Amino acid sequence: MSSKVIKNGTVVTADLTYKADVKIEGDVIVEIGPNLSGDETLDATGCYIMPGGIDPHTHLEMPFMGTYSADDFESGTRAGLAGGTTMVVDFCLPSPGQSLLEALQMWDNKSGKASADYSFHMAITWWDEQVWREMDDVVKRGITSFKHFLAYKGALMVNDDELFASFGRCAELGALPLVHAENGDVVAAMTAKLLAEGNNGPEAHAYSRPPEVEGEATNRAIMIADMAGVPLYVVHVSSEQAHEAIRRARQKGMRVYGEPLVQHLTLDDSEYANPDWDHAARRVMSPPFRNKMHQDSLWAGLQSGSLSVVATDHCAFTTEQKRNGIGDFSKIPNGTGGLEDRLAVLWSRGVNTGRLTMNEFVAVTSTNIAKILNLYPKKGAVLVGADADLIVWDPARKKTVSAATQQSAIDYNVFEGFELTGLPRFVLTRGKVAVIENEMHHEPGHGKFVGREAKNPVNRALSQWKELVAPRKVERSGIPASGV
Ligand SMILES: NC(=O)NCCC(=O)O
Ligand SMILES: [Zn+2]
Ligand SMILES: [Zn+2]
Repeated sequence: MSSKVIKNGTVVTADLTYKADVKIEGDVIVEIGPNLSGDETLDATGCYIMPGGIDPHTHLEMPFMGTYSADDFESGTRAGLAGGTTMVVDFCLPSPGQSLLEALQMWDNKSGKASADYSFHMAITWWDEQVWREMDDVVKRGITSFKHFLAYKGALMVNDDELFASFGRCAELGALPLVHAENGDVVAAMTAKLLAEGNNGPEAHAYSRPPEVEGEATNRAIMIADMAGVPLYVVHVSSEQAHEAIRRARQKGMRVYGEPLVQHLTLDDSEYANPDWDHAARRVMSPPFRNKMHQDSLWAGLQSGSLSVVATDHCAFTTEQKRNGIGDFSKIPNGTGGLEDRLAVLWSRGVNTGRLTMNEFVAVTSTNIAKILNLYPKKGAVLVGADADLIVWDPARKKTVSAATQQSAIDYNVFEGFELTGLPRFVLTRGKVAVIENEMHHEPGHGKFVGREAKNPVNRALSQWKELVAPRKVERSGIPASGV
């Protein structure tokens, strides 16, 4: 088997920084140490060798709000690789009433053209005994996380009784529930009021979803997860209110993971005041962008560990698709891109500013995600035996973000004009060099589905504790006769 050696670089992992060469044979890392040699050499002089990015939250070719997100598994994974993301975890989204297994078949069909590895979360968009039963089959197929929407009333939203039942089922199966935490009832009422008052522009999308809507739903989901005895992963945490609920829960020992997006960390709500309708509509997503106070809170969460990972929620729509909402902001397809730029934007705004260390950067873009989703150390690690999903990161390489040069299929970029320092020199997906600076050498179909085991250590510990403190009937003798 031919080998490759990445030479002269510095290995940066979630906990260590050290000089070493990394040798790869086939799909995996076979040796790490000084003076290694192999059939092919990749020069990493001046660079950091890091685990490839994992984006735990993407929506590729997803049917949503009357259309399909524009990046599919081909363009989406290509965009990811260009920026150093070597794995995505996408959402399989059954339409309400649809069998989970049937939806999974549809997602399997779409993902064949992926150039990088991928896994799936399953969304619970409706509830009955069939869903309860099929969740077990889904787990047996290696999909061990289930997403619940508390928003999108009348479409994807589930109620509290359904949430509690599904969380309980996750606990039984050793699976991880995820939650989109916004109070869908309140959003629907505020949306109707804003529209009735003539507030129909994209800026009203943000008014319809204030931080309180997110704080309430986050707290509710956390409490319900605690009662069900499962850990909880809160997607796209955008506000101090949601972060506060997560922080408080974690201080009490609850296993709650918060996922801010790179967009919420670096773009704020002034975008919605732009006089250009297209500019504002392109940035409509849920939750919406917030002000600087919320951004500071999210950065602080990553620094202190109360927030665990950084994702993109990549759900890209073209300008044409966004224009479905002219005259009614509630019809603008919700979602933004970010997959291609997540690492470089987070590095430039996080590591280059001193907000994050390099090791924290690796933790929140890769290793923590792999651990929470039970992919570690196959993914998220620079270790012998791990998949050779690697980035050779050049901290001196620069670019200005521009839609004109991006891989993503859409016609704009929400980070347009960002000056970035720190970009990949090489990106490897299971040992294959897919990117050399601006050149793409990816191969559609190279990406493989990565199944995940249920019952990770946190699930096991929680079930053990729940069993220990389960309600038990007190057996009594000599009970007085009733009515005496
Ligand atoms: N976030 C968003 O606006 N669109 C994607 C779907 C979702 O995650 O809610
Ligand atoms: Zn969501
Ligand atoms: Zn999403």
